[in-house]
Amino acid sequence: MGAVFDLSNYRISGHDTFYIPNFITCEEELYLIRKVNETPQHKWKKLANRRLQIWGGEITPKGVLLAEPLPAFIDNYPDIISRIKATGAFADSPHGMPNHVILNEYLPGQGIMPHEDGPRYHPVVATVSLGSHSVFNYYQYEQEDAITTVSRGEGRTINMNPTLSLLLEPRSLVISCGDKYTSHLHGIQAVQEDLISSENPEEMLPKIIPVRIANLELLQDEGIKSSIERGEILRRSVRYSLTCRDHFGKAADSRTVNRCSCFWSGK
Ligand SMILES: O=C(O)CCC(=O)C(=O)O
Ligand SMILES: [Fe+2]
Repeated sequence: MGAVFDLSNYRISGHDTFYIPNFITCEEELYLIRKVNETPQHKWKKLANRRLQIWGGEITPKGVLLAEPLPAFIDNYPDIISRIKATGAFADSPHGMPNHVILNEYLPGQGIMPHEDGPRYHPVVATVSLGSHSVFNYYQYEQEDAITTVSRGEGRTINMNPTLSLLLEPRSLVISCGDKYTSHLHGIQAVQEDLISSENPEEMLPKIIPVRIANLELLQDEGIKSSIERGEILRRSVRYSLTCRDHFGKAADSRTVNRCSCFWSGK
């Protein structure tokens, strides 16, 4: 990545989302995967449908970060954190860069339900993908009138038709901010394979419905690009994601998120 980084070259037009292919090199990717696999078993947290590790400190039930240094393999070599800082995406965040990383592991067929990352963090998330592609979806809540919302209490219905889908290539960085952080949900379907809609949809196999992605033009992986052009199914392998955010440190004030403007707004 050069000294001056112009994030506007990577914007998904009309959205508070940026997609940067080849954010890290193949050598860095292999090194990171090796380091992740060398981590002692007890560092993994097992969830129903994936495993994860938390770097930068645990967050208490009250939302307080018990801060710890990030591992050298994302802070030093490769210098993922300073590279993310150089994008400018965290210019307005409390620490000016991510201080907290959740590493997720997805086996083929595993995903993550639509969710929000919540008010404990400055409302920007930058995610590096390692090992496999995936399809990342943004969702919105169903529109409900005020009376229905009050009578339903906290529960809100999610419209499961994604408003935006991106293909995340291995080694890429995706940044979500603005309304993509504060009013959308995001998730990954628990599937083993993806069919991506190309420029020639009439040539597609009828077996599964192709997904329209908004970053087709930004893709760089030759293997992935030629498979999409030929209408071939992309099979997922093991993927690791490094979700990098800036935690406020103390318990979040619910007004904090509303006060924060997206670094991108008005630029
Ligand atoms: O794996 C991903 O790309 C998304 C993970 C995520 O949304 C999260 O950890 O909150
Ligand atoms: Fe998330």
